[in-house]
Amino acid sequence: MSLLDIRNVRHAYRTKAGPLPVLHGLDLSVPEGEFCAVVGPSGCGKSTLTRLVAGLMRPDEGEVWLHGSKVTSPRKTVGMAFQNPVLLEWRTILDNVILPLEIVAGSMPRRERVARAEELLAMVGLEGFEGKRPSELSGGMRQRASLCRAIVHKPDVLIMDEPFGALDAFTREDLWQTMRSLRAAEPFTALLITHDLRESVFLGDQVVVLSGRPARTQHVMRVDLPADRTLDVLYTPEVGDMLHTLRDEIKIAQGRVVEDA
Ligand SMILES: Nc1ncnc2c1ncn2[C@@H]1O[C@H](COP(=O)(O)OP(=O)(O)OP(=O)(O)O)[C@@H](O)[C@H]1O
Repeated sequence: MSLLDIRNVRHAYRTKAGPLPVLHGLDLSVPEGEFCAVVGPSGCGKSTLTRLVAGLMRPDEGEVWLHGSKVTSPRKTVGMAFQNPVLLEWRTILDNVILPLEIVAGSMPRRERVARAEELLAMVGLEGFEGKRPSELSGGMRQRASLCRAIVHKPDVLIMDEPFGALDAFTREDLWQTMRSLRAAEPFTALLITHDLRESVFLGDQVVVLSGRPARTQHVMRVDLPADRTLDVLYTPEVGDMLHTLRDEIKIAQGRVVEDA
């Protein structure tokens, strides 16, 4: 069994206008230590998928398994990062990163929590900024701090919903590289929701394409590129072909291409 297993999940939201089917036959499997990127058309149900994995909602049908147990309620052992880093302004950067440890590792001495947070902040290039307030940092730096906070307690899985979506292109590419070096230093299992196909290939071990709503797993692509890849890999013919395939899959997902009968 993989670390994260989603089996034939179906879900519909109850709305005033009647049920709105959002997921219909979603399957996804992420082995321990792997990075899974999920792409799909706007509004297809990607954020709903993150809520299911975090245990914030239960599917109508199907199962979500995390680390050998069925997810039926909110999990503390999940790390989350969103487009908006939501750091607490009244806490320093260091104390923001420490926050999950206060919740899940209450008995850990403060000096150990500080050491752990400092180690992560140094890994993402934020050494010297530990005592700053969130508003004193740039958007990219805030997102780096938010990634540290999401993994400080060594969660079973790191769930990210468009974490780089609000950043400019250069900062975004910097963060992709930070993400890869963070993973090399401290392996974790991750589920990334993104609209950016290059990002999905650069960061992913697999890219899952969801169909239009109600979303099902339409295509799974393995990304067999070197673990120590640099941004240059995005300009190779191999990655060009992968991006081509993904673009075609997204077109199908958007329903723009009618497949031959
Ligand atoms: N709590 C809710 N109640 C009713 N409908 C909802 C609820 N949450 C989401 N939806 C609807 O379900 C559909 C899927 O939403 P979701 O946010 O999962 O999609 P998404 O793929 O993440 O979207 P985007 O790509 O735009 O971020 C959308 O049509 C949305 O309006």
